[in-house]
Amino acid sequence: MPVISCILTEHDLLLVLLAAVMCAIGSFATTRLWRNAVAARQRDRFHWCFLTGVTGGSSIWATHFIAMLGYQTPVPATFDPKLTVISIVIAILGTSLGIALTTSSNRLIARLVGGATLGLSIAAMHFVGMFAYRVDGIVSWDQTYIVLSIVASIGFSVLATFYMTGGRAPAFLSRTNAAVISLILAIVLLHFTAMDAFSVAPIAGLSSGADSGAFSAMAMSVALVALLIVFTGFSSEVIEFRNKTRSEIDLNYIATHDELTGVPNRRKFSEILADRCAKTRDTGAEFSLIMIDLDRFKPVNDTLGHTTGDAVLKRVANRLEHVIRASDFLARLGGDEFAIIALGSTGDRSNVLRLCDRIIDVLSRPFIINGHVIELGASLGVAIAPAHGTTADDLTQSADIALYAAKDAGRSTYKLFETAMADEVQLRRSLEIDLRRALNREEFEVYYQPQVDAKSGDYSGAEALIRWRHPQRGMLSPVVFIPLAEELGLIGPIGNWVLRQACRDAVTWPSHLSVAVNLSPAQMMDRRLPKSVKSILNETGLDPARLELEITETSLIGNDVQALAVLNELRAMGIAISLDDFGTGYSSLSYLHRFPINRIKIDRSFIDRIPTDVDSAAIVQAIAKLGGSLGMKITAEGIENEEQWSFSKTEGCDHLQGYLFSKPIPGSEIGALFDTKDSAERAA
Ligand SMILES: Nc1nc2c(ncn2[C@@H]2O[C@H](COP(=O)(O)O[C@H]3[C@@H](O)[C@H](n4cnc5c(=O)[nH]c(N)nc54)O[C@@H]3COP(=O)(O)O)[C@@H](O)[C@H]2O)c(=O)[nH]1
Repeated sequence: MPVISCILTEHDLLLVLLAAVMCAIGSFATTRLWRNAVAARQRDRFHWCFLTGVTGGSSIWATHFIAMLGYQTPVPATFDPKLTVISIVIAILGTSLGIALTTSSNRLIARLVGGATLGLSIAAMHFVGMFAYRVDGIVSWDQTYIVLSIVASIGFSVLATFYMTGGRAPAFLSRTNAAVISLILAIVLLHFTAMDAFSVAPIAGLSSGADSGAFSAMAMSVALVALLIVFTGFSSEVIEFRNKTRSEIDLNYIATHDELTGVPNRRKFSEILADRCAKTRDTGAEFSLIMIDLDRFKPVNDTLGHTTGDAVLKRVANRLEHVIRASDFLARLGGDEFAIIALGSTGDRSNVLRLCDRIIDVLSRPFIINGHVIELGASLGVAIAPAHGTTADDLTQSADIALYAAKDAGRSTYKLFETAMADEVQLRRSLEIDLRRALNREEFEVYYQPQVDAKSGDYSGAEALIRWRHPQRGMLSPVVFIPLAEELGLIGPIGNWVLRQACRDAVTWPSHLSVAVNLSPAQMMDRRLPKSVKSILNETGLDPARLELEITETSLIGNDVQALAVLNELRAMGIAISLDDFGTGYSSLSYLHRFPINRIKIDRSFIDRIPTDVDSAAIVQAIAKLGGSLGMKITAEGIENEEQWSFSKTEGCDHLQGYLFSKPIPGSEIGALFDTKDSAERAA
């Protein structure tokens, strides 16, 4: 109460109001800067403490000085310039020191000492300022109010420190606002309680009253300068806040978006999916998850390079963005995997299936990049919540299973999840795991199918054909595991193993017999292939002229430059190249012309239908003639009877291969077979 009566009866209320505004703005700006000082890294902390000290000290001093100017003394009053300057220095240095102490450590003692230093510096500034206040009268001090004012200043400064350094504020206030109020109370209570301690009695005969007009002008000037300082400090805080907000937005964007394509990334996808699943659990609302995997993307990356691969991925993302609806969510999960959370499909599954059709359509259209025409395609797996899962994990698993099924179904297609698919996928997954270990566990074997001279019927060599002796599933055909090995990137080591084993076996055969080894398209894309082949030949001692490598047209499509370089190197080493399964693919005549091919193998699907099927017979005739005129050898595959042998021989095929002569047999048996001189006799 004495404080309020001191304000009302002994002060110019207008200047008290100005001091109050100064105090509020100054405390607000100080706490914001103080917050930055607390949060700053070590190297920036000094600067934030200094800025807080200058802003806080100036506003504390200005509040005091303006209020002093508003004090209505009955006697003439002036200010001692030296002590006035010292009081402002105390305010700034004391506040800076106090703030620095509060930010120096998390320990309670640091906060107590820092808060007390701040409170003491407010008090010291005030009393030095009071000594600077020179009055022509009799001054007396009340010690109780002096002590009370200092206790109030220290107490509320410590409380402000408590809130600024993480202390819990009352429920209706933020910590910073609680600190603002505490700081205001520290300054105001100190000033007006200390003013209650101060009284001055006029000396009879001296003129009474200070020059209130001059004091008001001084108060305005001080307020202006102090506000400028406070706003300078506050501006720094605003700039810092904006920069921080901007970088937080940038960081958030970077963290949730794919750098290459600009669409949301896996992290964002997981968030949105979890959110949608939670809503579905609450409301039962239906939505679909579409997993997209590009077909034939790896060869693009391997053959045309990562820059082209990246350009393709950007175009894919762009096409997908155009095909989805505004309510759908597209993300790139990594590599060539994309996902769509189709929210717009609620209630009608045909909507999502139509969307899948559109996706397959747009991704099947060629991409023209740097003059290359790239044909991809996509496999899609669809799962619908809540029917196929209500958690992100379950739904993703269902969509993945459907995706596997789509790939197995021949790609460029989509599959909607069905429960039965899960068993197939389980089977495939366990096969994948086993395949990764099969090489180390020596579970592969090479079988050989002999090839014979069409005219003489003598053996001319054999084709190496891999088998997998699976510990639980028995002997597995390459049809089952070679595509899987290609997909898992295991074909390189497996192919090398077959080649090494075939060369080792072939050196033990009579020297006029050759060995043919299949190369998968993925092996052909490996620039290191000629080097590996050379090293295997050196290691096994097989004459390169006895080795034939069988490739398919698939190895050449879209891989012209690389394939030509690899084939030329192999040919230069003396190795023969044969084009397998001819007639089933593009059967492009330009391949025969452009690539160094020694032999064409006519696919057994044509041989199978001769001589009865006129068209197949015509195809065999045409291929044999064409190959012959290009100086190539011709092998007819899949000879199962005498008519097929006779027809193929008549049409000009040089060599024959098929069950009529022998099925593929283990390496341990082929040597004995070669000892049999007349294969025709055996066949008969
Ligand atoms: N990249 C690699 N591919 C390989 C390797 N080993 C085999 N393969 C490829 O797997 C496919 C299936 O091979 P396989 O089950 O061994 O079948 C071969 C023969 O058994 C079969 N054949 C031969 N003659 C007949 C016949 O008269 N009738 C009949 N029904 N089938 C017959 O043909 C397959 C040989 O085909 P090809 O290679 O086209 O000459 C197959 O595509 C193999 O290429 C490997 O190590 N790497």
